[in-house]
Amino acid sequence: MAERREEIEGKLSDATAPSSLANGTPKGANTRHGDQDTRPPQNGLKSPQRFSFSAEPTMEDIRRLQAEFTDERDWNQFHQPRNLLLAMVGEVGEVSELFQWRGEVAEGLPGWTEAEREQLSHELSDVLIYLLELAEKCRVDLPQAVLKKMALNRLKYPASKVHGSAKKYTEYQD
Ligand SMILES: Nc1ccn([C@H]2C[C@H](O)[C@@H](COP(=O)(O)OP(=O)(O)OP(=O)(O)O)O2)c(=O)n1
Repeated sequence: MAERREEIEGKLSDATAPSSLANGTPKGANTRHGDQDTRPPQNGLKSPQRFSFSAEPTMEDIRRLQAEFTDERDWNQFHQPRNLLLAMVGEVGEVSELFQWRGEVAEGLPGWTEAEREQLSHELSDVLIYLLELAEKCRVDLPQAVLKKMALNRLKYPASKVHGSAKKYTEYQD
């Protein structure tokens, strides 16, 4: 598995920019929060209405706001990488609690109350806040790192090869 990973990472430098980014701007970034995306689904399925995020705040905006929040409270003494990791995992647990015992939940969360949706938005935000601060404290430039990792993912899982299959890349024979 390690050899396969090295082979893929070797090809990474050849990876082209993702098709959804032009001049570094995500497709649909100028749409308003909650706008429907009228692009045809890329997975061939009848897709439920697509959803897009607001363009702001950026990851860097959130990193900076959280750094200010932490500085103002003299909390950097507590916000070392391991503590941030544990805090993030705790918040992931809080997200999980909202889903537990419900069985499968469909996209768009039909049947969820407004209060439950609001709670979910809080818990997901907590996860993101701690994730971004963890990345900062570990000196990972997350916006760039995520682009690189997605390029790697495209190499590992060429659409032509894996379309419609959820097998792990190590299970494919070339
Ligand atoms: N030492 C801390 C405590 C809190 N926060 C910030 C980041 C999170 O976004 C949020 C977490 O706050 P809580 O620990 O109070 O957790 P919840 O908001 O999830 O509250 P509860 O556990 O009651 O659901 O506050 C932080 O940065 N550092």
